[in-house]
Amino acid sequence: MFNFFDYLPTKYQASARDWQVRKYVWAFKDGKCAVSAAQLVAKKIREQFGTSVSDMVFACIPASSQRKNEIRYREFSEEVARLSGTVNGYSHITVEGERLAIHESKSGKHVNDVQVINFDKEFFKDKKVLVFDDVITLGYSYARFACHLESFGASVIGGMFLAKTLFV
Ligand SMILES: O=P(O)(O)OC[C@H]1O[C@@H](O)[C@H](O)[C@@H]1O
Repeated sequence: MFNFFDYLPTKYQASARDWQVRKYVWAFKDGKCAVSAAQLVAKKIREQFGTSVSDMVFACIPASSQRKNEIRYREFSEEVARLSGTVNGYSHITVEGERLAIHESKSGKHVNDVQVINFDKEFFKDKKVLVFDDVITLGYSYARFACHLESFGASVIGGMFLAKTLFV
């Protein structure tokens, strides 16, 4: 498990550095810094796993709707895979419906039942998978996603996150 930045929720007073991270995370969610984030992530993958990654799938936990997922992850995931040598999992996961995207509230985590994530189960069977999400807060999204993948016979080898929420 690895996170690049620490995300300070907006209810806390932020330093200039905290603001920089917040803005970067928000921009990433809007698909505005896919290439720079991909360079960061691919570099870390290479450092951590070397060149033995050609059989490893890079899979992003989908955003709250297919449209947002495309904006956030299509280019990013393609670029991470290209730069790191991993297999791009993007087209093997799709989203139906929309869940409310509440990032900082614990109660918000219950509003999750209108989104359906479709996995290409045959594709993931027997694959090693590195999971990515923009933000990890309590870890529920990661745990749920990893459990799903493993139920199809994949081995989840870890998670990378752009940022980890502080003080939750
Ligand atoms: O499930 P936890 O880790 O609490 O929250 C992470 C989720 O909250 C959102 O900001 C992220 O995009 C991610 O989907």
